[in-house]
Amino acid sequence: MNSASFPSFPLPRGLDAGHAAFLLDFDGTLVDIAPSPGEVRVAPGLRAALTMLRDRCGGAVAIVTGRPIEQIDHFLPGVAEAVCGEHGVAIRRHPSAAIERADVPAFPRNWLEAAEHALKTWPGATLERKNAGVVLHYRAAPDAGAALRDMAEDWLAGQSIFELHPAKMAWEIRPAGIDKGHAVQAVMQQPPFAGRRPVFVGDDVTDEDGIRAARALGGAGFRIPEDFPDAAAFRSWLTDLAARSRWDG
Ligand SMILES: O=P(O)(O)OC[C@H]1O[C@H](O[C@H]2O[C@H](CO)[C@@H](O)[C@H](O)[C@H]2O)[C@H](O)[C@@H](O)[C@@H]1O
Repeated sequence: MNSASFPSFPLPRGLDAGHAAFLLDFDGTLVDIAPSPGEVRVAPGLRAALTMLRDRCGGAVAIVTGRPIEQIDHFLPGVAEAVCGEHGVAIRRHPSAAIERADVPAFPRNWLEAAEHALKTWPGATLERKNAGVVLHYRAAPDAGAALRDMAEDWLAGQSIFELHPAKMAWEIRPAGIDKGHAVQAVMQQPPFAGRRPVFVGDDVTDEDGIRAARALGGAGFRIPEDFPDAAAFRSWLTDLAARSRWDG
């Protein structure tokens, strides 16, 4: 599929390589959803397309993900100028810059122990630990979804330090006040992003904050599957865009 397959070229008029910044989600957007987090595959040509886009946009390409930054370095090393990890808990503005980390509370040890214990009763369900929270994955144990949500809601009752967020076949618990909207705002404050109009693309509930923030900053926000049928179609569009001489038609 190429851009001609879409009813209209979705970038707003006037948003060309000299004015745009791209802030892109990873899972479900740059890579297809896989059975487990470690099994995602980077499609042939994606690195080259992102590198070309970055060079054309004066470096203004960022990945804004729920994953830790180190995982993006593993799958797409040296490709994005900036990486926001864990929904914005960690931000690295340049490949060789230090990682800026938000001052967030430690995840309660008793919740961690309870999660590890509970997951033993759901074969296939897994616990992903992050620097500032956890994800309860039930893609391989779909029947566990409701029980894991109930357990997490019990922990969170009566406190406002951590929040529960739905994800794709997963429940994520992370510190309150952390979201991709704040991450977009933070990245857009400094060169080479500052002064450009952000284009955010994502596929999940957590990406809606990034989409809203990009639009509020005068840019554009797109969601899979509403604007692109799937991640492969988005990658195809991105690859085409990176190589196009003009973006206005
Ligand atoms: O913000 P993103 O880059 O979209 O990351 C969101 C979460 O993605 C990962 O989990 C999801 O993708 C896995 C691989 O396709 C899939 O197996 C899982 O079911 C999905 O929930 C990742 O593991 C999380 O840490 C991210 O927050």
